[in-house]
Amino acid sequence: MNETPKPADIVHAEKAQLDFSQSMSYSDYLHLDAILGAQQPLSPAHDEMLFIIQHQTSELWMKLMLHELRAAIANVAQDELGSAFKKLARVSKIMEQLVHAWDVLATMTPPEYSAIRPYLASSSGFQSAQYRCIEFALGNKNAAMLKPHAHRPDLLAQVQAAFEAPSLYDEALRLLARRGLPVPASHTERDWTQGYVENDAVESAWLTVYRDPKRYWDLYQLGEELTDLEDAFRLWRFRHVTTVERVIGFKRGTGGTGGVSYLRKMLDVVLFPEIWKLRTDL
Ligand code: HEM
Ligand SMILES: N[C@@H](CC(=O)c1ccccc1NC=O)C(=O)O
Repeated sequence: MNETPKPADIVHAEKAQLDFSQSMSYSDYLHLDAILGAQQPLSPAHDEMLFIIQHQTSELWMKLMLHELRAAIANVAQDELGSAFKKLARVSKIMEQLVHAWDVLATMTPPEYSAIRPYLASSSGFQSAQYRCIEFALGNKNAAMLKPHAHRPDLLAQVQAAFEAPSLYDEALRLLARRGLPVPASHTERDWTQGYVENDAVESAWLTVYRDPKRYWDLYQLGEELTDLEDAFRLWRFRHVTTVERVIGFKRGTGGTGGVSYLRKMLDVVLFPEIWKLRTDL
């Protein structure tokens, strides 16, 4: 009669390696001691672990997003669109992952958060250097946002580099120009630290692409990848403001802003304006 093997027998039969005293293990490779040792609640509140892990995992996903985004920008600058598309699709999926992550945080009620909030003092997501690099890489430039990093020269240098570099959209427009589409010089050579200014000629260039997708297939695909990305980013901003309203209402933020009123203003940011406008004019 066949007896179901015990779990211990399966492990032995499979000859799984069980001794890691002389070789690299899972935890060694992933530096889990550093990662799993980095949750250090300041309050006695049960829910602070959720709050910390929610933010730490978000920062890890943002790290990957930036890694992909920087490489995608370089790909677009070098006319390597196939490689750029692969990375941009991944960035959009990460953003969607972060959109769904709000569901976990939204299980925290106002009294649960009130028990943690005094311990946060003046810290706020507003001071996230990686988040600011992402906003800058996507073209939402604002010099004032460098200031919270002045006390950390290492972080400031990273945020400053993203501030001074052309954004993903800037590189997309330079690509359109290289393909012979009439993008004005004001949009292909400019002071990249300045916020993006919407332009009719740029919209016309995108309209040319969208009116003849077969001829401009890769530029058309780029336009749609940019749309996916901004769409996902808008959802993230929306879930943030809604989660904040359900947890702290209209209290001022620990970062010093009006809170929900500030986050609502950020909902009006349009990263790739002509890509949206062309849909009306097509
Ligand atoms: C209960 C949870 C949360 C509350 C109450 C909250 C509240 C706020 C508030 C009020 C602001 C405005 C700045 C300020 O004055 O503090 C802000 C900004 C910000 N928060 Fe949150 N937040 C929460 C969760 C998160 C999470 C999970 C993330 C993910 C990393 C995050 C990332 C950010 C970022 C990046 C900003 C700056 C946004 C910008 O400048 O456009 N927040 N948050
Ligand atoms: N700005 C939040 C505090 C906050 O959410 C926060 C504080 C420390 C680390 C991350 C945070 N998350 C996002 O802003 C508040 O006003 O309650």
